[in-house]
Amino acid sequence: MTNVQGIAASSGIAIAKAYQLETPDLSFEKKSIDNPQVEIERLEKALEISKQELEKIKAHTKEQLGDEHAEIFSAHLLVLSDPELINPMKDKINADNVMAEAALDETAKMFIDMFKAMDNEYMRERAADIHDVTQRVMAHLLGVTFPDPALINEEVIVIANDLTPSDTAQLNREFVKGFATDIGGRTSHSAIMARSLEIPAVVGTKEITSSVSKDDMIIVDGMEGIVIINPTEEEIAAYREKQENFAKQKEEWAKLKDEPTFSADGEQVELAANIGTPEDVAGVLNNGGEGIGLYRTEFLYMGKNELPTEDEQFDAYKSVLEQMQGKPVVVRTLDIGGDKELNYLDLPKELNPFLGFRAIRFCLENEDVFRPQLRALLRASAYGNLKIMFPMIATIEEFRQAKAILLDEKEALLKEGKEVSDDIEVGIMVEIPSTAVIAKQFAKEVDFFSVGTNDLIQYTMAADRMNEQVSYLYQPYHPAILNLINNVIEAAHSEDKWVGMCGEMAGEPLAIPILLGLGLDEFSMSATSILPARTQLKQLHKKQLASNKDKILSMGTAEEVLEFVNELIK
Ligand SMILES: C=C(OP(=O)(O)O)C(=O)O
Ligand SMILES: [Mg+2]
Repeated sequence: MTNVQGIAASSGIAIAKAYQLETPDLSFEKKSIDNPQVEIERLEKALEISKQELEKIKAHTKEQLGDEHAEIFSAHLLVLSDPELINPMKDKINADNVMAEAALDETAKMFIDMFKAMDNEYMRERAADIHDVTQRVMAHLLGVTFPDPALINEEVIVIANDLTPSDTAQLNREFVKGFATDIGGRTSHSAIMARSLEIPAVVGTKEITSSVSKDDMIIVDGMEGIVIINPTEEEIAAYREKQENFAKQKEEWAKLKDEPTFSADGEQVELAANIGTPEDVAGVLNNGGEGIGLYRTEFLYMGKNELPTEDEQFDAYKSVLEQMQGKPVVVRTLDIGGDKELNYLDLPKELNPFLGFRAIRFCLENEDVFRPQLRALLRASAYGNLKIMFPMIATIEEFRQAKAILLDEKEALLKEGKEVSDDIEVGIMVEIPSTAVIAKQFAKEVDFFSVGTNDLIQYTMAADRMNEQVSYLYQPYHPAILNLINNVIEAAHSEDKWVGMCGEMAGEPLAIPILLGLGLDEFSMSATSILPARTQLKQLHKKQLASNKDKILSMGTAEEVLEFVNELIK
């Protein structure tokens, strides 16, 4: 038995066999060959098996997640059947007397480099496809296993260095019981996805991929942030009990599902959820969400080969609004960049991507991407209570420019005779310190704020939210952060605007009392945190917490804040 400590990312206990999701070593030693025909046959066989696998994955993905997600595999199948790619490999084997691995590798590299250099987005996307599929063929030539998360058909715990959004899009919730990863923190996307899938997860273990071997038995404790490798019988029994207790606790919480959220002294707040796809809405309603405080639309753009069309987006937004039946839904426009990459846009690699060309900065420069999203949102607004939110706003000019484009599209749609709600609030995320500092000026122009602490903390503390080595500086309770939040809330209220928080801090049991005392109106969190938060809020006295506000804001360290709050809510 070995214990590996990481960061508790998603509550619950999972007990199952390990499934290692990593690209195998595809290096090979070049050898001379005697019989080119044998090499050609090896290549053909590897191509055939790869095609069969891709067909299976495509069918499976279509069934589980719909056509949109399955599309990428159609593109991959086309590549594998393309004589323009395959014939040169065979020619190479014949002409140069090289083994199939070398012919595959050299030909693929040549095409990838050629496509990458083309001044045509479609062609550049093909480079990524060729890379993906030829890796699979290479694995078959070398006789090593290529992991296929979409094909998992037994209960497992996924072990990976990190999970990309497209990895997670392929996972089948029925069989994937938990995650454990080497990198990431509570606010990394793998952690956020785990919470929205309601799968126990531990991230940032640094060493899980090197500690686990094939078929090891694993326990993931998503409350304590521990992974136990090859537990003893006693440990399994103890954790089964913990698992049952957690299930009972969930039943208790569920009793508050249809209740509004009030503090002990009768002050009402809104508990909303963060979602990534329309499929997440069922979990929000099951967990008593009073609204959607953040719909991260990036997932519509990820895990595929091209931009989603206006109609695809419209369908997704309409579906969320309809399912929420008039409850508020805050949709954030595309927040691409930083840790959220889109291969097909082929954006230049940057030294500091988190400080670079991302989110609203990208959208304002690429109106051909931005406008269809705004049109889709405006059209969907007729189906519910939509609020539109712009991400990463650093200046008032950015907000004005984005809003002007929105109004321009609204006017165009009305002229086309389309129905658009005339009651759409337009707000911003507060993730950048400059915006928090001049929130008073912003408050005159925006309809609402939502504080994105995941980024606000990293930018205020100059500590990368993904970097373990500086995670000690990633301090939600640092008085600098609390003062910025307070500034935003006071500024908003002085203009009669509302303030939410959609960073992960909004669902933290120690942050909730502070935020309630500061006057936060809406708390948006992972759906599974809503009922525990409602339970906690019922016991908190807002007025008492508010009377301690100045004291907390004048403290010098996060530690002092935490000590004080712990004492206050005892
Ligand atoms: C909610 C936020 O946005 P994301 O985590 O998607 O960057 C945030 O920064 O707090
Ligand atoms: Mg953010």
